[in-house]
Amino acid sequence: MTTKTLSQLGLTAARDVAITGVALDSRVVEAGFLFAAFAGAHVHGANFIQYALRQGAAAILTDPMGAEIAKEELAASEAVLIIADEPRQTFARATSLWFGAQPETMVAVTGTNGKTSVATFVRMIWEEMGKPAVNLGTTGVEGHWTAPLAHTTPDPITLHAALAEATQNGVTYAAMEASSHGLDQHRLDGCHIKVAGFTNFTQDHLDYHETFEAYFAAKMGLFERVLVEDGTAVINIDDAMGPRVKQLCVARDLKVITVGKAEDADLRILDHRLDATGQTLRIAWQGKARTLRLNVMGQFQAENALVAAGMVIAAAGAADEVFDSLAHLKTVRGRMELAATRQNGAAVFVDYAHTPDAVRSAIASLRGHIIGKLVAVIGAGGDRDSTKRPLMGAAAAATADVVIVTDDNPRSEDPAAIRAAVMEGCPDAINVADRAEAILRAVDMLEEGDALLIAGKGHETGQIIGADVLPFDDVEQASISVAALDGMM
Ligand SMILES: CC(=O)N[C@H]1[C@@H](OP(=O)(O)OP(=O)(O)OC[C@H]2O[C@@H](n3ccc(=O)[nH]c3=O)[C@H](O)[C@@H]2O)O[C@H](CO)[C@@H](O)[C@@H]1O[C@H](C)C(=O)N[C@@H](C)C(=O)N[C@H](CCC(=O)O)C(=O)O
Ligand SMILES: Nc1ncnc2c1ncn2[C@@H]1O[C@H](COP(=O)(O)OP(=O)(O)OP(=O)(O)O)[C@@H](O)[C@H]1O
Ligand SMILES: N[C@H](CCC[C@H](N)C(=O)O)C(=O)O
Ligand SMILES: [Mg+2]
Repeated sequence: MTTKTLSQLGLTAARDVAITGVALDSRVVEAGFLFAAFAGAHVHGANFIQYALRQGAAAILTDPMGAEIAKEELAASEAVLIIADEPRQTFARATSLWFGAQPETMVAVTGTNGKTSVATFVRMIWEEMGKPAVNLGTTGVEGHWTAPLAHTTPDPITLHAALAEATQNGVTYAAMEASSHGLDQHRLDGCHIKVAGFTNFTQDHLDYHETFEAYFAAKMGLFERVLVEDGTAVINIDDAMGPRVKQLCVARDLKVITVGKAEDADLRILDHRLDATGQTLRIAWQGKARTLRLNVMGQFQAENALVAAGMVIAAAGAADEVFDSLAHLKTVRGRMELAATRQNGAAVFVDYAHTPDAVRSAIASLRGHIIGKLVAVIGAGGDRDSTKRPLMGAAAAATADVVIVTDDNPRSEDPAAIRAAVMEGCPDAINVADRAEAILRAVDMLEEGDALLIAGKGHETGQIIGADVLPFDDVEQASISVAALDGMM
């Protein structure tokens, strides 16, 4: 059995005991474990210290409030108590030492939209350059080693277990998504992040963070805290918050690479053309202009691809090789993915737009690729930021010719009420509860030259209704609808 002493995990305690494992849920504690009890969204984990002790925990890590909550049980126990002001950070660092290995080159990206795309593009560029690489986030661990994940930025135990296993399987390069929840809860504070990327900052997750400032502050933890001291920040400077991110990085004396159309951008987009199968870019890097081909749809993917290129260059990639590899980028699963084509040539795309800005940018950028009318199917998730719903509706109404509002993971909420909230922003939209029917009706509207964007679920393969997850896949539904209408079934 593996054991490590508290001091080997960077923890200082009254007694340097050996522990046999780490846990942040009392229900999985075994004899000799370190149990970490945090203040949670629902309850303080210290309420479960009594159970952890009963299961044989050898050490407890908590904050001053947790120590107070469990003072009687702790006083009656032999277990070592470690009190930290920021126990989640202490735990993330200890957990990284417990698992012991992480890929030598790790980069992370944050932003409201584009994290999965950038992390995936970074991995694809590394692969083109012959490196054993993974991306890690919403779509799981992908690349040289694969594993499913339940969260965009998993808790430290899940994260470091995956990083250690990836490393044992030869992975030396990893690109991670840093979600605002993950940053706020210090989930990736044990990672050695050499390069940090910023895509953009718009509305999402106000249910959790409550204010824009708190949401922004959480994201900035990547640059202010997690990124190593001699690290590099790669910043989309065209975003309204880009200059603020840069200022913060300059104040910490970090190296900075700015990306965008702005005249003073280090990696500058000079010109940009969309076409039926992708886009062509004219860029400039260190005074040298060059033309790039991207075989992916969506103008925003050009921004994401360049942030990814900047991140690989910052992580010691040769610029020419990096730019050459961009022509080989493939569609990120569920992001502007061509799902089906009607016999008349009309195209159906599946995209993961689930914020007002993403809905706007996904539909608007499709406009540049097609000549006919644009139909959009949208919906908003239950148990998530409810204030974004009418804004998503309004974004769709402003950019699409026809909007259909349907269900997208209602979870514990009343689906009709969610659709009604979305419809406040697009009163002329068609309201169709059943997602399969919404897709069928949208596909039926498509004439030659038209396109459909099915937004919100991207790569997802389930519809969450109450506590049930029913199988549902937008790409599959698009094909089924096209086949049914074009008589190929
Ligand atoms: C709001 C949120 O992020 N919650 C996460 C958080 O839970 P919490 O600390 O608030 O949990 P709590 O229920 O109050 O319990 C407090 C503590 O008591 C412990 N406990 C609880 C019960 C028990 O019997 N024993 C016990 O020890 C819990 O393990 C926890 O440590 O810590 C838990 C353990 O790490 C996470 O599983 C949980 O994620 C929940 C499931 C979640 O859905 N999170 C989503 C919102 C999320 O993180 N999403 C982001 C963003 C995605 C995006 O960008 O769109 C992501 O990175 O995926
Ligand atoms: N740079 C961008 N600007 C605006 N919208 C974008 C950008 N990148 C992606 N999007 C939109 O956001 C959607 C989600 O993209 P992606 O999955 O890459 O983002 P994410 O930040 O990982 O999302 P999540 O928060 O769910 O992890 C895309 O399908 C697209 O509609
Ligand atoms: N990571 C995002 C994904 C949203 C996807 C959408 N399909 C939904 O369920 O709202 C979230 O959990 O808020
Ligand atoms: Mg993601």
